Amino acid sequence: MSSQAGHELRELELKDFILSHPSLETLRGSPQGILSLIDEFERTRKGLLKPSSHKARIIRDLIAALRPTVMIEMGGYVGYSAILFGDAFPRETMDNMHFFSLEPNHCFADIAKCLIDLAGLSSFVEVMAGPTDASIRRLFSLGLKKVDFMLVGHDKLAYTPSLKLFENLRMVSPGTVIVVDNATFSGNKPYMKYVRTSVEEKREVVKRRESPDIFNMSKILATIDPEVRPGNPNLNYETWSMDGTGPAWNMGLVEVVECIGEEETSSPMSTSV
Ligand SMILES: C[S@@+](CC[C@H](N)C(=O)[O-])C[C@H]1O[C@@H](n2cnc3c(N)ncnc32)[C@H](O)[C@@H]1O
Repeated sequence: MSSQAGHELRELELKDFILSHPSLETLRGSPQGILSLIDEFERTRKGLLKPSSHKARIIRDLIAALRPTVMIEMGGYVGYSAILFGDAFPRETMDNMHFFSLEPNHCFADIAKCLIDLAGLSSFVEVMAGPTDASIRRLFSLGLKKVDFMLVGHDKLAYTPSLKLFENLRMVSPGTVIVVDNATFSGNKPYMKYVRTSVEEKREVVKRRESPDIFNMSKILATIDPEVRPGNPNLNYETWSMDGTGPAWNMGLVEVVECIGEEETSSPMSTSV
């Protein structure tokens, strides 16, 4: 067995636990029922990564208030949060709404698909397995224009590159609201700094990188190191913190980032990065 498979043992055990649970048939099709089985596994067997109940309440309240048409979750893991937050959408409106859960680990993504299906949400919540950049580009090529609500809780080092890719593709634009998990953790500082930087300053950074660029180095570098992607420096964000502390593993603040406007530029932004 590979070392990666070793890391996935508890998640595979979770799947077996649920599929062989005596109450499964009565709970099939019930998001709360499947969540209760995952909670039971966590309580009686092994710990899993999931939002604290306090943090979950904040995010469910935001979904109810914002009523997003397109929601993306970065880092879906085994689907707990996708079931929890997918269930926050009114059933009668699900036909017109889309929830995408992006997960690079195929084993986790398969488990998430299975649990989301058991919860009766698979026609609404779509799990996208594989490298995150490829999933984002696929959504773009399928015609997804704008993300209304995004949950960011994946690899902290990928927060800024992922956001910049969304910006480049114009999928993050004025009106997009992003909830950032554990915003205060050290790895997230570059992200929080980026969304708090003024348009003027971001334009300067992009200009310094791109000019003079007779060898088109900025484009080449951006494909090698996504951190140097230009993003869309013309976007203005407003950020505020919500108290997300709780008893679970992921203590820390829930930071809400809202894209509040785009300043005009004389040269159009590229969508090729
Ligand atoms: C803390 S867990 C997410 C927990 C989940 N949102 C929940 O509450 O049920 C982080 C997940 O992000 C995934 N991940 C790691 N790097 C990623 C990336 N670059 N893009 C998207 N997901 C990533 C990991 O495989 C893991 O499943």
